[in-house]
Amino acid sequence: MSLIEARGLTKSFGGDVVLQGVNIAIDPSEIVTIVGPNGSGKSTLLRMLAGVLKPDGGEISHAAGLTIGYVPQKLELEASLPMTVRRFLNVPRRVSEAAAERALERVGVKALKGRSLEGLSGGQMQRVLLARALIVEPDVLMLDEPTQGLDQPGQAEFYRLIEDLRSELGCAVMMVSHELHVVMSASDRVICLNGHICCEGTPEIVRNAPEYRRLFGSGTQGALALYRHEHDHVHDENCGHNHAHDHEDAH
Ligand SMILES: Nc1ncnc2c1ncn2[C@@H]1O[C@H](COP(=O)(O)OP(=O)(O)OP(=O)(O)O)[C@@H](O)[C@H]1O
Repeated sequence: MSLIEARGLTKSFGGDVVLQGVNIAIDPSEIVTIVGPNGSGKSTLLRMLAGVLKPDGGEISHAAGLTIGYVPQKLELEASLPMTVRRFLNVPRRVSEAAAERALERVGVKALKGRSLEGLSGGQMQRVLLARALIVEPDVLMLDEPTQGLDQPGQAEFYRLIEDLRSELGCAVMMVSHELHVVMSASDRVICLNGHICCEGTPEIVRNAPEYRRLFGSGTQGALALYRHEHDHVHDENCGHNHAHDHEDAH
């Protein structure tokens, strides 16, 4: 059974239709990535599936007792409110010391516990946001452009962490991203959105879909070549998914 199932979702803002007729389901333990041009409704869809925004039409059902960890696109913090990482983990709900430490440790930033949020680098901040989303032990982790502003090695490292967390916790992951080459290689399924679902399937299927190529083909030649190269080889049976998919190779 799917963890989240949505049918016929529609959403408009001020008379402009942003999403129409969207059917989507998320199954346990899968990594699903939503790609699409700016303004194509990706964040809106994610927020509706996470339950923080109401659709105008259609239905969304969550599996009984479903927990969702949501990492927003960016954090709106009051500049006048300095806060340590530890205190931030108490928002919106107070968490035990043990739970806070476990979450920070899982994403490799336990040492930042006493640091002020303001002084964190982009990559550190993303990990703290991720740690906060993990506190609920989510069945589904939802991430909205989680690597915005990170350099390429930083992005690749972050997506590897996401894959490790999926293996370790068994949670499904749904994310929105613009880093096509990195994110597609880390995904089980890709959904290409542009007000409606243009195409979806394995990264390989989406990469070859004319709808996808129309939207991204010309702008991402390098990225697509990089991605295609990475999946030209047959994976060794004994090879886990811990290896990087993001390096360029001279073959
Ligand atoms: N709360 C809102 N009020 C008014 N318009 C909104 C609101 N949220 C989203 N929109 C509009 O809906 C459209 C889709 O926005 P959304 O953020 O979902 O797109 P996106 O695909 O995530 O874009 P991007 O890649 O730029 O982040 C945009 O035109 C945006 O201006």
